[in-house]
Amino acid sequence: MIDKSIPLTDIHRHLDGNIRPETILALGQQHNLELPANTLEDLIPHVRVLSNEPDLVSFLTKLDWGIKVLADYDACRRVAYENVEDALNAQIDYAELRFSPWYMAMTHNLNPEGVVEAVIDGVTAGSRDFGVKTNLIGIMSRTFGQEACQKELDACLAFKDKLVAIDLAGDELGKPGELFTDHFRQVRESGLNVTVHAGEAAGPESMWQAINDLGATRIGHGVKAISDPKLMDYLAEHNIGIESCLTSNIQTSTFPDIASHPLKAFLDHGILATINTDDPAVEGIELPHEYEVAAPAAGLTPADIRKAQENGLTIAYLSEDEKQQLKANC
Ligand SMILES: O=c1[nH]cnc2c1ncn2[C@@H]1O[C@H](CO)[C@@H](O)[C@H]1O
Ligand SMILES: [Zn+2]
Repeated sequence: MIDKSIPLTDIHRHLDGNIRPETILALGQQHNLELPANTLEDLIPHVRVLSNEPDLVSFLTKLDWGIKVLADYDACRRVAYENVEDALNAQIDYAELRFSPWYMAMTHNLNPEGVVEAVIDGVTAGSRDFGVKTNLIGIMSRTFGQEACQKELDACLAFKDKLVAIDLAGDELGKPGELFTDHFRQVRESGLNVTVHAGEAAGPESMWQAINDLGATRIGHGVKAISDPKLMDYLAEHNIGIESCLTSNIQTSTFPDIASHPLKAFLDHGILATINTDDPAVEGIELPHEYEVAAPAAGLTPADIRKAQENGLTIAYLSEDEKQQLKANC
């Protein structure tokens, strides 16, 4: 259960993996774009995972229609704004919303810098109107290679004062972290925090690389740590946070069933592991489902769930003052 007396955070939430199907239809009509369906009911199977996908890359194709309707900067602003309303509806007090400017820009040849600006605009307006505290994380989509990642990194760094971190997401097996060491050198020089999707499709070596070579202080998913006792110890000793996303890990076939998910083992080991959504609209879930259905199914006790909720604030990219303020507002 969600503990209402402490702030509820979602610190692993893709803004461009959470575009409402209704908005996909509306933007498609507005911009005269061809969609695979013209009604909500017929569109849903194209934009939502209805049965588990065989692997991560198949799962990720479900995000594609959402970004194909981003025909201009207003569309980017709209989905950013709606994301904050969705966070409010999910009872979230603080959200770190992440997005890939290149991915959002590529279908309609938008300028990635313009996309970053539009997303900042939309999220700022949403935070003001819906009263949810937010921060933004820029993503490099490794799937599109080193050059595209450099372009979106440049776009993010042009607005570095409006971001709290940079992430690496996409095809972890096809595009290993070794390809991005120079990108993350630039990130560290900029003063931004580093979180990396690692140990999701690839093994624990990908997490070691993210920590030692890229400078990650948090890891997205990180489920493969369960097969490396030294890494489990290291994560706990060095306060490397784990951003767990239970339903996502089942839908990508990272784990065959929720009962075998390692989140409980991470918490038992003293690792700062947390409960998050990933791509709520694509998964067809929201954060309360992860707390109330997925976490108990993964074997977490009410005390474990509370600890995971506390960890969310502990590892959030916020100052101590901001954390205290969120606590005081609960
Ligand atoms: O679960 C995930 N694992 C890895 N990459 C992801 C996941 N969800 C979304 N993206 C990736 O993040 C970018 C959009 O924010 C895209 O590159 C998308 O493929
Ligand atoms: Zn993710």
